[in-house]
Amino acid sequence: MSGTSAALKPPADAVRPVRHPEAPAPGELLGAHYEHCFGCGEGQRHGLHLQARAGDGLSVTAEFTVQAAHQGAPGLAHGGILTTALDETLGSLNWLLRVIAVTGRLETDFVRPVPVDTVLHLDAEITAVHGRKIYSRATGRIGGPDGPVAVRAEALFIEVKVDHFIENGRPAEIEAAMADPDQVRRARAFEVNP
Ligand SMILES: CCCCCCCCCC(=O)SCCNC(=O)CCNC(=O)[C@H](O)C(C)(C)COP(=O)(O)OP(=O)(O)OC[C@H]1O[C@@H](n2cnc3c(N)ncnc32)[C@H](O)[C@@H]1OP(=O)(O)O
Repeated sequence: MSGTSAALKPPADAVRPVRHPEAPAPGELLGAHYEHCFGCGEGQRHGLHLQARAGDGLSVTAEFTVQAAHQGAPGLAHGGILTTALDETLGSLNWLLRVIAVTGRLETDFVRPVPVDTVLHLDAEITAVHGRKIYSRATGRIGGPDGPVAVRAEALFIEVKVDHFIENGRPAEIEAAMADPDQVRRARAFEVNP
């Protein structure tokens, strides 16, 4: 069974956006946007360590391996973890538009159980933009990039200004990220998403 709510259907006057001319090239690894991000940060011991790669057009691909720390039922991935992997992959699409956006709504279909040690092959694409609203969808496959679908999602991201993070984030982390002597890391922490 599947189906998404009306909020995830682009309105009739939504447009298909254009890939930003300075977007990462197809095939390029995007790298972590923030070292403490649970989805992609290398500094999170039990994080997903998801690695997303720019695809053609308005798409990305990503992989993550389900670890024992990600279990819900014995030997199986927790559904919330799988949704996190989808959220992270969908969030990385914003590099292609080079806008800052946060997840407003995310709906997941869980189609097949995903065992520990499985590599989840994710792909995602932006489908439409309407004002600050960015519509997208993603699938996660097991057994290979063309394997059976285990999870799929549709999402609505909302474009925000960098102030969203500065005004809402805990001051300790905001100050630490702003004081990072690594200029690239400092910019990435705020450039796209939390
Ligand atoms: C390489 C980079 C990789 C990055 C990966 C990151 C992956 C992780 C991404 C995340 O998980 S982000 C963290 C989770 N999300 C949040 O914490 C967001 C919390 N929510 C908010 O801060 C605000 O609700 C939000 C900024 C989303 C919207 O508030 P605003 O006051 O800016 O928006 P506003 O209410 O003016 O709504 C703007 C439009 O969006 C629509 N909208 C907002 N929230 C919605 C919602 N939840 N569902 C449906 N529509 C929504 C709203 O109806 C409206 O539509 P219209 O323009 O047509 O009138």
